[in-house]
Amino acid sequence: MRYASVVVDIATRALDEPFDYVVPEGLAGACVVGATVLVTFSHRHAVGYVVALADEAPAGVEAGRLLPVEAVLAAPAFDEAGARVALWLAREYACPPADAVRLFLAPGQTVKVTRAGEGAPWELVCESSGPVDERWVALGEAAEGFRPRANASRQRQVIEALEAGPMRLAELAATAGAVSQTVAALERRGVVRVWRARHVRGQGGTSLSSAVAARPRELTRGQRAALAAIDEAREAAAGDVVLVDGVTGSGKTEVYLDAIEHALAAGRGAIVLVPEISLTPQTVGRFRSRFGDEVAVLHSRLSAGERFDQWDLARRGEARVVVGARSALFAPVADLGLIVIDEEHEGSYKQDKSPRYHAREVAARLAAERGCALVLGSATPSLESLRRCEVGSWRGARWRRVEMRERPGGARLPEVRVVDMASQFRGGRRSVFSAPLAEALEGVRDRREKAVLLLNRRGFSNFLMCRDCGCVPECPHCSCALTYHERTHTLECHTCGRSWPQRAYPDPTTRCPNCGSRYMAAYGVGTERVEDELRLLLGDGVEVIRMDADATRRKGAHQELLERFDAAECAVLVGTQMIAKGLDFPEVTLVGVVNADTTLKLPDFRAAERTYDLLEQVAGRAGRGGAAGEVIIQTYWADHPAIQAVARHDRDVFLAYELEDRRDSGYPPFSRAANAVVWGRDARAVAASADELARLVREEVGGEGGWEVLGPTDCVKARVKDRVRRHVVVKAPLDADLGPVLSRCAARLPRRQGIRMALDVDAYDFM
Ligand SMILES: Nc1ncnc2c1ncn2[C@@H]1O[C@H](COP(=O)(O)OP(=O)(O)OP(=O)(O)O)[C@@H](O)[C@H]1O
Ligand SMILES: [Zn+2]
Repeated sequence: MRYASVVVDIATRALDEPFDYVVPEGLAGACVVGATVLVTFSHRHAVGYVVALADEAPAGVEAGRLLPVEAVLAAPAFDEAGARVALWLAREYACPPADAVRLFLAPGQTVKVTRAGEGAPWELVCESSGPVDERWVALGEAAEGFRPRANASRQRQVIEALEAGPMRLAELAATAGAVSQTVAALERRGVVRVWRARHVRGQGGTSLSSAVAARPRELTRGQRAALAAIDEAREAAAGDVVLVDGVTGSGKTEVYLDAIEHALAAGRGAIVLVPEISLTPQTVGRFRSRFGDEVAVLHSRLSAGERFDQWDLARRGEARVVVGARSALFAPVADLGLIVIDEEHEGSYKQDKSPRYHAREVAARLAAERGCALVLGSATPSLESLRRCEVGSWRGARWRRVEMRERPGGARLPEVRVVDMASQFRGGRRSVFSAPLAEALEGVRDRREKAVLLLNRRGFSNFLMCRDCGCVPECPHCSCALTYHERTHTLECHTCGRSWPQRAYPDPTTRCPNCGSRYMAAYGVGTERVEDELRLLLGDGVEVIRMDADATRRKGAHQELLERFDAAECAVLVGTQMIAKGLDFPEVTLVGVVNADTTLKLPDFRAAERTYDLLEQVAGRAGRGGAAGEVIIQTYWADHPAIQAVARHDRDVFLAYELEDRRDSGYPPFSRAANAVVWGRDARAVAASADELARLVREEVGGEGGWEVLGPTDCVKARVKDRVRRHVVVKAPLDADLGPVLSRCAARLPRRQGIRMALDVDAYDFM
């Protein structure tokens, strides 16, 4: 007899352990680890996932009382190591095991058991985006001597079309009309051949010149050292980590490419994670140009069908390199030798909904389980990774940092100039652009070069403020300032999406909702305003391309905008955070930062780190080719260490200040921090739950060294969509079992109707 350990997928229950079932003889072949199965759980049908098998009945259980696995619903999506990582992830991030296991399933394949209502029968619903077959047609053996009859014009059309080569039936129908009967008739006589071929969705191309990775003639010294360290870590097969700490443009991508090549040569596959936002055709193109069809790509802008096809390429072993966003980590790559996380400092590697895992931490665990190497790359590594490398190890694996301080081929890091906007204002300048930035932009125009302008949008820019009473209109449903959109004259809530018509001063209809003053004026700047001012400054001869959330909403828009920038003779790319990373355009000689400090003021212990990362990254877009680059940073906070560090390309200026602060206040990288948020419509019930949670955690860890429970307090976003929000922040020592402690406390909390709770372990968002 075989026994299966099954994670039961029931959303409404906190089931934190797998359950045991008997595997009937008939299912022994299909019921393997990773398979989706149908089981009975407390008198109802439920879907589950097999996470382990055993030949012995589990200890302490009477084998005769175990229920059988009833059916196998889907082929295995993960192996034993994957199952172990999923169960670890559930513990570590205090989430239900089913949430963790679902990460590993085939994209778009959801199987659930539901019923229409109380008393109705249970039904099995399988939504899966399976593979798509396509029919192809070509001329057959009998085509040579075949002459269609004079009145058979359809036949003639089909044969003529196929003379150019095989075609998909759908394509043929698009050119020759309804052809299926004609094709069937011709097939019977052997004039044409029809066959099915698997069509793989999601393989778009690009014209971007920089989307190919020409192999450099020689690696730099730094690149060689990094490559050697990675090879060594891969051969050690123990989950060792190499942090490639390379300045912007130092050729980190080239290191990844070569390291993957070595892994492939040794018969091992690779997973490469890049931030969603930089999953541009440029990045993907560089991998495709080196590894061709060995590459599968996974990200959220693909349709479910496209994602399935790409995932399935990996499962079938046809693609041994998977490039993708966070979730690509769970792709079924066989014989994994290498996991690469590019821009490892990026906050987007932390998932902001359950399971709230961090890709770096899960990757480290996967690497240890699979015996492969983890490569982290960044010009601005996270303080966590820097710290672990300094210590030399973390959770039993070796952590090692390799520096790449130079750009290849004599390209220099750009000169950085910091412009104090307060003194610009005192000098009478009212434009979005300081005098030095305006001058530099004109220079780019006159020399027919390219520039990138960053608008630091996160934060409190672009709102209306009454100059008389200081009132800032807020969303009545969410406690956040409304964003002013100049083109549409609307105030919009970026939390709930509501909007209101409103005109800003000097429009005569303007009124402050609080005091009635006419001086409700726009404060801060938006991308649209910068775009307008740029056109005014530079005239017609310069192409201005705006890239922000609005301009890139449509599928493929991101790529089109980059292709336009690439093809232009002289252009300025204006954008938000999304332009800061990964772009490699050698013709860019100027980078301007319109407002550097908006992110410094966010109430978050990582605010300075994020600002430093963003500025250093965007500065790195300049001077990547032969011509020298220049960076101009406009700020009201010129002496802040984050800005000074960028100005001098010296991270230590920032680190010295920041690390002292973090150590004093007991924040990461010296401790762990979790955020537990409670929300609901009923403020009193929310307060009661939050109080209770804080009390339970204090009871459990009170008095233990290094633990600290802060709050509960109102969240910064104290109200979202009419729900009030309170939170408890828990700090714990680095080696603490933070996730399990929080799950235990949460499980003991009395249920209150309409009250929800989110546990965020190693949180990145404390708002
Ligand atoms: N050894 C080399 N010799 C010459 N050119 C190289 C070499 N290595 C990389 N390059 C080129 O240098 C440029 C920058 O490399 P790459 O984009 O890999 O840098 P990066 O470190 O990933 O940059 P960023 O962190 O700014 O994204 C690319 O155009 C790349 O083709
Ligand atoms: Zn709102």
